Amino acid sequence: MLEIKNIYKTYGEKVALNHISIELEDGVYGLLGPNGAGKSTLMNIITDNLSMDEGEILYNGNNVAKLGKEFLKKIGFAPQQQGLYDEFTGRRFLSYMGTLKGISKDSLKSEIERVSKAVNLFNELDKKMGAYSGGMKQRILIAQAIMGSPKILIMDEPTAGLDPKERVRIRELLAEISSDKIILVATHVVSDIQSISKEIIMIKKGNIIEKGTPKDLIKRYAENGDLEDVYMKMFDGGQ
Ligand SMILES: Nc1ncnc2c1ncn2[C@@H]1O[C@H](COP(=O)(O)OP(=O)(O)OP(=O)(O)O)[C@@H](O)[C@H]1O
Repeated sequence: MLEIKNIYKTYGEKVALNHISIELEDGVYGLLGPNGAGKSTLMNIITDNLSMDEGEILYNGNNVAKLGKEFLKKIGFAPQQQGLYDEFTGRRFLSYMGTLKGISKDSLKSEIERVSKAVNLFNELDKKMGAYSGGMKQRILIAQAIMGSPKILIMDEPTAGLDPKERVRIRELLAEISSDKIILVATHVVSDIQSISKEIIMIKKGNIIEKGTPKDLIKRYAENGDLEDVYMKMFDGGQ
């Protein structure tokens, strides 16, 4: 279990996370909130890419700050698209990321084949990533995140820029691998997570304003509607 306890994070005067606590067990959790809610900040803190002002994170009861690398090895992270390695081929990128994750040379080839097939990029691995479309870049980020089958998968808007068919593929992939791992997916696209999440966490201006199963939230906030209606209600028409 991953326990996020009382995390407080500021950027100068701006409070990005206001004493947030959540507990995550195996399964998919949808982190839903409008732009600027604090989703990326939370994910960057969990993955140790950003420090927090206050709070702590426990993994199976142990403080992750003390676990250090041992904890980070258990995490796969697909950040929001950023400066990728344009000169690398997809294969070289996955090989590089796999090596960083400590995957042995012997298993690297089969692991690259497995993850690239899972995101439908197996036949594109020898192209340079600079020539990849936005959707392909997104998919190779997902592929590197699932390398080594991490116990915790953190995904920041994994389906951004993907066409409907690819969105479904990624959704199905997450559902399929979620039985033995914690998966936290940040998005503002409700339909991406409605059917696969065991719990939805709603975040607004750095505060968790509601959480529950999709079914429960719909019952409480939008009877006869869907999660999209709940979202509109909670976030005042989107924001
Ligand atoms: N490096 C930074 N310096 C100053 N303010 C920041 C910085 N990063 C984020 N913020 C602010 O902190 C708040 C939370 O931002 P964050 O990126 O975590 O939100 P988000 O929910 O991921 O948004 P989006 O859906 O647009 O990605 C926002 O008000 C944002 O402007």
